[in-house]
Amino acid sequence: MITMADIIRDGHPTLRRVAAEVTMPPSQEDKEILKSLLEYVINSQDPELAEKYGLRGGVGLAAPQINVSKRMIAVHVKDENGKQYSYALFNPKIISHSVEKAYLTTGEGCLSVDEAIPGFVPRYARITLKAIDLDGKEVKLRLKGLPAIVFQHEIDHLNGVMFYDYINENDPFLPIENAIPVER
Ligand SMILES: CC(C)(C)[C@H](NC(=O)Nc1cc(F)cc(F)c1)C(=O)N(CC(=O)NO)CC1CCCC1
Ligand SMILES: [Zn+2]
Repeated sequence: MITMADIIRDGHPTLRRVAAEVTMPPSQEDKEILKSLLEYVINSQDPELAEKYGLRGGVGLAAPQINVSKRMIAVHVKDENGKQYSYALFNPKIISHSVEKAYLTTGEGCLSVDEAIPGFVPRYARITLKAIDLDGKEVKLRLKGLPAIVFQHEIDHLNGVMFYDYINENDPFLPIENAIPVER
């Protein structure tokens, strides 16, 4: 199982690389890696396991964060209506998005960034993404709210982008134009 020891931290070069597409159909090894990403996120939200193994509670994880430069992400998060989104995806691609933006009112953090970096992170308010699931089937997701933010954060990791790249240096909490605030 993945623990915090496996998660590389800011400054590690892999976090700034563009990850490679996973060849389809996925190999057994790639399936195991992707399953382990989702397993981490689910385990990290279980208070007993999180405490026992010292896991930082997470809502998403991307393969580059365990030093695997391949296009795989896992997300396990509930939206504001309590609907559970739980996905382990190969080669996710945003195929369309709203003009309107959204941002987490608390700012963002990252499992690969130990210190807090304050500031609003502009995201698209709504996205449509296509990906391949663990069974090799194509999935198409239309997302908004917190799930949309999490998926965008994870897909950024596949392109070597960190959340703080978007923060306005002069005024981190400068209101974002045409953006809806998303509460945690
Ligand atoms: C870095 C950490 C703070 C642990 C963050 N968790 C998080 O934002 N939890 C959260 C947010 C809510 F809005 C409501 C709620 F119920 C729980 C997280 O897992 N990530 C995942 C990560 O680092 N992936 O690479 C960072 C998030 C920041 C915005 C999207 C993902
Ligand atoms: Zn992150």
